[in-house]
Amino acid sequence: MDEVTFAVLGTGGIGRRALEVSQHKDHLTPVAACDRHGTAIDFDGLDVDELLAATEGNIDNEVATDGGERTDGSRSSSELRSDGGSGATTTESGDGVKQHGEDRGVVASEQARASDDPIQDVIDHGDGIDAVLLALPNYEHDFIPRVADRFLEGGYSGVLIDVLKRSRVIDMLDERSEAFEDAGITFICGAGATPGLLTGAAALAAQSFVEVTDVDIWWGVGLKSGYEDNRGTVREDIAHLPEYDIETARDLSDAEIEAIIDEHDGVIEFEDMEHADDVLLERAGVCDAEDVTVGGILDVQSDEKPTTTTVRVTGRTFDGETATNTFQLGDETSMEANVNGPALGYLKAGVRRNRAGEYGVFGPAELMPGF
Ligand SMILES: NC(=O)c1ccc[n+]([C@@H]2O[C@H](COP(=O)([O-])OP(=O)(O)OC[C@H]3O[C@@H](n4cnc5c(N)ncnc54)[C@H](O)[C@@H]3O)[C@@H](O)[C@H]2O)c1
Repeated sequence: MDEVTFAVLGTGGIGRRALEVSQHKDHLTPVAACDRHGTAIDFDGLDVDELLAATEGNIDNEVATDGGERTDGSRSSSELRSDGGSGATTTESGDGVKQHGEDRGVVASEQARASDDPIQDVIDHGDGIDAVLLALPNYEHDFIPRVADRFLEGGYSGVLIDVLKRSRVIDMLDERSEAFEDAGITFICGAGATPGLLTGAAALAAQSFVEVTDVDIWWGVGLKSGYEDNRGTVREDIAHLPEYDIETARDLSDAEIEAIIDEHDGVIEFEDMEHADDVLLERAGVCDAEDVTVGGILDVQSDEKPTTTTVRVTGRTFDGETATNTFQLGDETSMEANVNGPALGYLKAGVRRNRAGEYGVFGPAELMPGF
């Protein structure tokens, strides 16, 4: 495969690790990275080690995206708080998270410069970027579709890939399918761990069957040492608890999040999550969305997984047997490894499609053997 240049939008918990993992994959050159505060662009290839060292302990994962409006037309209190919250002094908060004031986030790297519109900076350099990984938050369901619209408006043609989780966002991207096709964009959606790696595994496990009756995805994540870096993901997971939704979780203060974690003794169990594995398996023809269930356990007090991540695919074979094919992840694999390895692997698969002239919206199951 020829060299692939790529950009990462969002250098939070996931985006930083995507840059790191890319150093271990063939043919990938990171040429741009941005967060809400600034942009680093270098077509000779970013110095990932410098960028990671500069942003260590200095990650921007505040509750803000682009200041988009809520459904009631107002802006959230946390957005208002975070917009004005970049103090100029270096402080160390009680829980040990360093914040470097105006240099918070990617602008702490000497390769980056502050920007009022970092995503536009990347769009403006889109001609030299084969693929863009959207490691952005999902606090507003339409944020990633809106970012995609901006790439369309900016005349981008290449690969866009996200690691979003929510089922309903896939439909919003599908509505843009024709526009992506006209623009020459190959959009890979839901390509992290779940959805992503586990969706692809389910599609592969389904190949033994002529009819799939159930797909059961059960994940375990131990996040003690990664907790500080992955507060964005933890907040989004809390939105899946029955008492919360994406709006209420977005408005929780950090102290309220800590209180929820304490109430659960650091171990939170999730059932019937709205994870896009369901619609992604349906659109690949594997099974109906309603036959897919996703749940899991998050432990922020231990790095050991509280349960083994398992995908069970039950179906009927052509010769009349009923069976369950099971796929498990090694307990030692971290969330960061299971999101970013697959995301970059799917990114490369997307670039192959794009170079072959295949445009539109694809999910991880569609990049596996057909059903
Ligand atoms: N599919 C999976 O398996 C999986 C697993 C974990 C996380 N995720 C998803 O990955 C996403 C990222 O998670 P995270 O933990 O890295 O979040 P995070 O909050 O740590 O990071 C988000 C980043 O986006 C940046 N950002 C926000 N608005 C921006 C804007 N307008 N312009 C430029 N940058 C902007 C922030 O500055 C920050 O750097 C989340 O949506 C999460 O749900 C998916």
